[in-house]
Amino acid sequence: MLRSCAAPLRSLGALRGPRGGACPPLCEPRPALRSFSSEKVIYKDFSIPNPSWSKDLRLLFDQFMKKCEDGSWKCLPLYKHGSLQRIQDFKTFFHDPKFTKEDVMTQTRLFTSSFEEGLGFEHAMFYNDVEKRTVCLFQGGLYLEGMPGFLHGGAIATMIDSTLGMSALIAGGIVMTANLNINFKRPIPLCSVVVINSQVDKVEGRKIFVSGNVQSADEKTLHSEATGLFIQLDPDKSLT
Ligand SMILES: CCCCCCCC(=O)SCCNC(=O)CCNC(=O)[C@H](O)C(C)(C)COP(=O)(O)OP(=O)(O)OC[C@H]1O[C@@H](n2cnc3c(N)ncnc32)[C@H](O)[C@@H]1OP(=O)(O)O
Repeated sequence: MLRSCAAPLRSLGALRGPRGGACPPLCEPRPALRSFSSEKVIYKDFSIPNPSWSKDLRLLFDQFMKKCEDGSWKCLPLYKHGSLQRIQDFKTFFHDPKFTKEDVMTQTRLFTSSFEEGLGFEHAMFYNDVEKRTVCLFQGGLYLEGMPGFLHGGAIATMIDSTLGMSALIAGGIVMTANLNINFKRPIPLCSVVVINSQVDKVEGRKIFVSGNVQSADEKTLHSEATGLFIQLDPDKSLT
Protein backbone atom coordinates (compact mmCIF):
# COMPACT_ATOMS: atom_id res chain seq x y z
CA MET A 1 0.00 0.00 0.00
CA LEU A 2 1.28 3.44 -0.81
CA ARG A 3 1.69 5.60 2.22
CA SER A 4 1.41 9.30 1.90
CA CYS A 5 4.38 11.31 3.07
CA ALA A 6 2.21 14.36 3.22
CA ALA A 7 3.35 15.45 6.67
CA PRO A 8 3.32 19.23 6.51
CA LEU A 9 6.64 20.99 6.53
CA ARG A 10 5.38 23.97 8.47
CA SER A 11 7.97 23.46 11.17
CA LEU A 12 10.54 24.30 8.51
CA GLY A 13 8.68 27.50 7.80
CA ALA A 14 10.96 29.50 10.08
CA LEU A 15 13.87 28.85 7.73
CA ARG A 16 14.81 31.94 5.85
CA GLY A 17 16.69 32.79 2.70
CA PRO A 18 19.73 35.06 2.68
CA ARG A 19 17.61 38.20 2.60
CA GLY A 20 15.29 36.95 5.26
CA GLY A 21 12.89 35.87 2.53
CA ALA A 22 11.03 32.64 2.65
CA CYS A 23 13.01 29.50 2.00
CA PRO A 24 12.52 28.04 -1.48
CA PRO A 25 9.44 25.86 -1.92
CA LEU A 26 11.20 22.61 -1.22
CA CYS A 27 10.64 23.66 2.36
CA GLU A 28 7.07 24.78 1.99
CA PRO A 29 4.11 22.80 3.21
CA ARG A 30 3.33 20.20 0.62
CA PRO A 31 -0.06 20.35 -1.02
CA ALA A 32 -2.67 18.12 0.51
CA LEU A 33 -3.35 16.35 -2.77
CA ARG A 34 0.35 15.92 -3.44
CA SER A 35 0.11 17.76 -6.72
CA PHE A 36 -0.77 21.21 -7.89
CA SER A 37 -0.50 23.09 -11.10
CA SER A 38 0.41 26.52 -12.24
CA GLU A 39 -0.89 27.44 -15.69
CA LYS A 40 1.08 24.80 -17.55
CA VAL A 41 3.44 23.00 -15.19
CA ILE A 42 2.02 20.17 -13.17
CA TYR A 43 3.72 19.79 -9.81
CA LYS A 44 3.44 16.31 -8.50
CA ASP A 45 5.28 14.98 -5.50
CA PHE A 46 7.39 12.07 -6.71
CA SER A 47 8.88 11.04 -3.39
CA ILE A 48 6.37 8.25 -2.95
CA PRO A 49 6.91 4.59 -3.74
CA ASN A 50 6.44 3.49 -7.32
CA PRO A 51 6.55 -0.01 -8.83
CA SER A 52 10.28 0.29 -9.56
CA TRP A 53 11.14 0.56 -5.88
CA SER A 54 12.76 -2.54 -4.44
CA LYS A 55 11.58 -4.19 -1.24
CA ASP A 56 14.57 -2.65 0.57
CA LEU A 57 13.68 0.86 -0.54
CA ARG A 58 10.04 0.46 0.42
CA LEU A 59 11.01 -0.97 3.80
CA LEU A 60 13.33 1.93 4.57
CA PHE A 61 10.76 4.43 3.30
CA ASP A 62 8.14 2.92 5.60
CA GLN A 63 10.56 3.04 8.53
CA PHE A 64 11.19 6.73 7.96
CA MET A 65 7.50 7.44 7.47
CA LYS A 66 6.96 5.86 10.87
CA LYS A 67 9.56 8.26 12.29
CA CYS A 68 7.54 11.12 10.77
CA GLU A 69 4.52 10.26 12.86
CA ASP A 70 5.76 12.08 15.98
CA GLY A 71 6.94 15.05 13.92
CA SER A 72 10.65 14.51 14.55
CA TRP A 73 11.26 13.73 10.87
CA LYS A 74 9.66 15.26 7.79
CA CYS A 75 9.40 13.71 4.36
CA LEU A 76 10.56 16.29 1.83
CA PRO A 77 8.64 16.70 -1.42
CA LEU A 78 10.28 15.94 -4.73
CA TYR A 79 9.26 17.66 -7.95
CA LYS A 80 10.33 17.30 -11.57
CA HIS A 81 10.38 21.00 -12.34
CA GLY A 82 11.85 23.90 -10.44
CA SER A 83 8.82 25.52 -8.88
CA LEU A 84 7.61 28.99 -9.71
CA GLN A 85 8.34 30.11 -6.17
CA ARG A 86 11.89 28.78 -6.30
CA ILE A 87 12.47 30.47 -9.61
CA GLN A 88 11.00 33.67 -8.23
CA ASP A 89 13.39 33.50 -5.27
CA PHE A 90 16.32 32.80 -7.57
CA LYS A 91 15.37 35.48 -10.09
CA THR A 92 17.60 38.12 -8.52
CA PHE A 93 20.61 36.01 -9.43
CA PHE A 94 19.49 35.15 -12.95
CA HIS A 95 20.91 36.82 -16.01
CA ASP A 96 18.95 35.04 -18.67
CA PRO A 97 15.25 35.76 -18.09
CA LYS A 98 14.15 33.14 -20.61
CA PHE A 99 14.62 30.42 -18.01
CA THR A 100 12.11 32.10 -15.74
CA LYS A 101 9.36 31.93 -18.35
CA GLU A 102 6.81 29.28 -17.77
CA ASP A 103 6.79 27.85 -21.29
CA VAL A 104 10.54 27.23 -21.00
CA MET A 105 10.09 25.81 -17.53
CA THR A 106 7.92 23.07 -18.94
CA GLN A 107 10.93 21.91 -20.94
CA THR A 108 13.46 21.93 -18.12
CA ARG A 109 13.72 19.13 -15.58
CA LEU A 110 15.47 18.83 -12.28
CA PHE A 111 18.40 16.56 -13.13
CA THR A 112 17.65 13.94 -10.49
CA SER A 113 14.04 13.69 -11.67
CA SER A 114 14.76 13.49 -15.36
CA PHE A 115 14.76 9.74 -15.96
CA GLU A 116 11.91 7.38 -16.57
CA GLU A 117 10.63 5.60 -13.51
CA GLY A 118 13.20 3.17 -12.12
CA LEU A 119 16.03 3.95 -14.55
CA GLY A 120 17.66 6.87 -12.79
CA PHE A 121 17.65 8.46 -9.39
CA GLU A 122 14.82 6.86 -7.41
CA HIS A 123 14.94 8.55 -4.05
CA ALA A 124 13.15 10.09 -1.11
CA MET A 125 14.53 12.56 1.40
CA PHE A 126 13.74 13.07 5.06
CA TYR A 127 14.77 15.87 7.38
CA ASN A 128 15.22 16.02 11.14
CA ASP A 129 15.10 19.62 12.35
CA VAL A 130 16.48 18.96 15.84
CA GLU A 131 19.47 17.00 14.58
CA LYS A 132 19.81 19.19 11.44
CA ARG A 133 20.13 15.97 9.47
CA THR A 134 18.95 15.11 6.00
CA VAL A 135 18.71 11.48 4.94
CA CYS A 136 18.26 10.38 1.36
CA LEU A 137 17.11 6.87 0.50
CA PHE A 138 18.50 6.19 -2.95
CA GLN A 139 18.16 3.41 -5.50
CA GLY A 140 20.28 4.05 -8.58
CA GLY A 141 18.79 2.57 -11.75
CA LEU A 142 20.22 0.87 -14.83
CA TYR A 143 20.90 4.10 -16.72
CA LEU A 144 23.36 5.27 -14.06
CA GLU A 145 25.97 2.64 -14.82
CA GLY A 146 29.67 3.41 -14.62
CA MET A 147 31.88 0.35 -14.26
CA PRO A 148 29.87 -2.73 -15.33
CA GLY A 149 27.20 -3.46 -12.76
CA PHE A 150 28.03 -0.48 -10.59
CA LEU A 151 26.85 3.10 -10.28
CA HIS A 152 28.78 5.85 -12.03
CA GLY A 153 30.76 8.04 -9.64
CA GLY A 154 29.11 11.11 -11.11
CA ALA A 155 25.69 9.71 -10.27
CA ILE A 156 26.81 9.08 -6.71
CA ALA A 157 28.27 12.58 -6.53
CA THR A 158 24.99 13.99 -7.83
CA MET A 159 22.98 12.44 -5.05
CA ILE A 160 25.58 13.39 -2.43
CA ASP A 161 25.50 16.98 -3.72
CA SER A 162 21.70 16.98 -3.63
CA THR A 163 21.51 15.58 -0.11
CA LEU A 164 24.25 17.73 1.41
CA GLY A 165 22.83 20.62 -0.61
CA MET A 166 19.41 20.03 0.89
CA SER A 167 20.87 20.30 4.40
CA ALA A 168 22.56 23.56 3.40
CA LEU A 169 19.45 24.85 1.67
CA ILE A 170 17.31 24.21 4.73
CA ALA A 171 19.92 25.94 6.90
CA GLY A 172 20.67 28.84 4.60
CA GLY A 173 18.08 29.40 1.90
CA ILE A 174 19.46 29.97 -1.59
CA VAL A 175 22.85 28.26 -1.73
CA MET A 176 25.19 26.86 -4.34
CA THR A 177 27.88 24.23 -4.02
CA ALA A 178 31.34 25.80 -3.87
CA ASN A 179 33.26 22.68 -2.91
CA LEU A 180 32.47 18.97 -2.74
CA ASN A 181 34.97 16.33 -1.62
CA ILE A 182 34.15 12.66 -1.91
CA ASN A 183 36.09 9.58 -0.91
CA PHE A 184 34.70 6.62 -2.82
CA LYS A 185 35.42 3.64 -0.59
CA ARG A 186 33.29 0.81 -1.95
CA PRO A 187 31.38 0.70 -5.24
CA ILE A 188 27.59 0.74 -5.23
CA PRO A 189 25.90 -2.08 -7.18
CA LEU A 190 23.30 -0.91 -9.70
CA CYS A 191 19.74 -1.03 -8.38
CA SER A 192 20.86 -1.51 -4.79
CA VAL A 193 19.59 0.78 -2.06
CA VAL A 194 21.84 3.09 -0.11
CA VAL A 195 21.29 5.64 2.60
CA ILE A 196 22.92 9.04 2.25
CA ASN A 197 23.31 10.84 5.58
CA SER A 198 24.16 14.50 5.85
CA GLN A 199 24.38 17.13 8.53
CA VAL A 200 25.33 20.76 8.84
CA ASP A 201 28.57 20.97 10.81
CA LYS A 202 29.17 24.69 10.90
CA VAL A 203 27.83 27.98 9.54
CA GLU A 204 30.28 30.86 9.14
CA GLY A 205 28.67 33.92 7.61
CA ARG A 206 27.53 32.83 4.14
CA LYS A 207 29.52 29.59 4.32
CA ILE A 208 27.70 26.41 5.28
CA PHE A 209 29.89 23.38 5.96
CA VAL A 210 28.15 20.05 5.55
CA SER A 211 29.38 16.49 5.83
CA GLY A 212 27.89 13.13 5.05
CA ASN A 213 28.33 9.55 4.04
CA VAL A 214 26.74 6.83 1.93
CA GLN A 215 25.98 3.51 3.54
CA SER A 216 24.34 0.33 2.36
CA ALA A 217 20.76 -0.22 3.51
CA ASP A 218 21.95 -2.72 6.15
CA GLU A 219 24.59 -0.19 7.31
CA LYS A 220 27.31 -2.84 6.89
CA THR A 221 29.10 -1.13 4.03
CA LEU A 222 30.44 2.40 4.01
CA HIS A 223 30.40 3.32 0.32
CA SER A 224 31.49 6.96 0.44
CA GLU A 225 32.30 9.85 2.71
CA ALA A 226 31.89 13.48 1.74
CA THR A 227 32.24 17.05 2.85
CA GLY A 228 30.76 20.06 1.12
CA LEU A 229 30.92 23.82 1.29
CA PHE A 230 27.78 25.65 0.25
CA ILE A 231 27.63 29.42 -0.11
CA GLN A 232 24.54 31.50 0.49
CA LEU A 233 24.20 33.63 -2.57
CA ASP A 234 24.78 37.33 -2.14
CA PRO A 235 21.93 39.23 -3.84
CA ASP A 236 24.29 42.11 -4.55
CA LYS A 237 26.75 39.93 -6.46
CA SER A 238 26.44 38.75 -10.01
CA LEU A 239 26.68 35.01 -10.62
CA THR A 240 28.25 35.45 -14.03
C1 LIG B 1 17.93 20.14 -3.87
C2 LIG B 1 18.74 21.30 -3.46
C3 LIG B 1 20.19 20.97 -3.46
C4 LIG B 1 20.80 21.38 -4.73
C5 LIG B 1 22.23 20.86 -4.76
C6 LIG B 1 22.86 21.18 -6.07
C7 LIG B 1 23.62 22.46 -5.93
C8 LIG B 1 24.56 22.61 -7.07
O1 LIG B 1 25.01 21.67 -7.64
S1 LIG B 1 25.02 24.16 -7.49
C9 LIG B 1 25.93 23.90 -9.01
C10 LIG B 1 27.42 23.83 -8.81
N1 LIG B 1 27.91 25.03 -8.22
C11 LIG B 1 28.16 26.15 -8.94
O2 LIG B 1 27.96 26.21 -10.14
C12 LIG B 1 28.66 27.34 -8.17
C13 LIG B 1 29.78 28.08 -8.94
N2 LIG B 1 30.41 28.99 -8.02
C14 LIG B 1 29.93 30.25 -7.83
O3 LIG B 1 29.01 30.68 -8.53
C15 LIG B 1 30.54 31.08 -6.75
O4 LIG B 1 31.86 30.66 -6.50
C16 LIG B 1 29.72 31.00 -5.43
C17 LIG B 1 28.30 31.54 -5.68
C18 LIG B 1 29.62 29.57 -4.89
C19 LIG B 1 30.40 31.86 -4.37
O5 LIG B 1 30.65 33.10 -4.95
P1 LIG B 1 30.53 34.43 -4.07
O6 LIG B 1 29.14 34.60 -3.59
O7 LIG B 1 31.11 35.51 -4.89
O8 LIG B 1 31.39 34.08 -2.80
P2 LIG B 1 32.90 34.49 -2.50
O9 LIG B 1 32.90 35.89 -2.02
O10 LIG B 1 33.80 34.12 -3.62
O11 LIG B 1 33.18 33.50 -1.30
C20 LIG B 1 32.49 33.63 -0.07
C21 LIG B 1 33.35 32.90 0.96
O12 LIG B 1 33.39 31.51 0.60
C22 LIG B 1 34.75 31.10 0.39
N3 LIG B 1 34.78 30.19 -0.74
C23 LIG B 1 34.15 30.32 -1.93
N4 LIG B 1 34.40 29.25 -2.71
C24 LIG B 1 35.18 28.44 -1.99
C25 LIG B 1 35.77 27.17 -2.25
N5 LIG B 1 35.58 26.52 -3.41
N6 LIG B 1 36.52 26.61 -1.27
C26 LIG B 1 36.70 27.24 -0.08
N7 LIG B 1 36.17 28.45 0.20
C27 LIG B 1 35.43 29.02 -0.73
C28 LIG B 1 35.51 32.39 0.07
O13 LIG B 1 36.88 32.28 0.40
C29 LIG B 1 34.80 33.39 0.98
O14 LIG B 1 35.28 33.19 2.31
P3 LIG B 1 35.39 34.44 3.34
O15 LIG B 1 34.00 35.00 3.46
O16 LIG B 1 35.89 33.81 4.60
O17 LIG B 1 36.34 35.40 2.69
